[in-house]
Amino acid sequence: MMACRLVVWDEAPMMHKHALESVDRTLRDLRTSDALFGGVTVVLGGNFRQVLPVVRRGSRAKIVSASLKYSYLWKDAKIHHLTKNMRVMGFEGSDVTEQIEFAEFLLRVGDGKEEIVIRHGLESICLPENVSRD
Ligand SMILES: Nc1ncnc2c1ncn2[C@@H]1O[C@H](COP(=O)(O)OP(=O)(O)OP(=O)(O)O)[C@@H](O)[C@H]1O
Repeated sequence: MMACRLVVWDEAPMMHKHALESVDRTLRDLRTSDALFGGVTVVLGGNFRQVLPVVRRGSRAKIVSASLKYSYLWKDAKIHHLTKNMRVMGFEGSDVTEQIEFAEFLLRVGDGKEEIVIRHGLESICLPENVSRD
């Protein structure tokens, strides 16, 4: 870790902020440096629309406060957005439209824009017809 210059951490939004903070403190300690991560460049990858940290019996507030965005490290993060959906670009022919529609559906779900219906007392989202099964 003392010789390391770059850390790449995928699926970062699903980890507890304390995990990243402990790496920050460990690197500062090992490298005797007050710089962020002891001066090591850290690249975090992931999508906050996906899974957030698992907090046992955690309320919504506890889960949100465990998120990276609530870490003291977040204010120093430089955010870069990936804007091209490469997964969709790999499809050809009639599959393309279906895949684009599904990708747009996932974005609406992630952004909280897809309509929520109450079923059996639970908040639910209707899957598009081509992905739902009886
Ligand atoms: N630069 C690229 N050129 C062509 N295809 C790519 C490129 N980058 C990724 N892909 C393809 O896009 C698909 C998705 O890539 P990948 O799994 O890395 O995305 P991801 O954003 O990490 O997904 P997840 O949300 O599951 O973490 C894969 O099929 C991969 O081969």
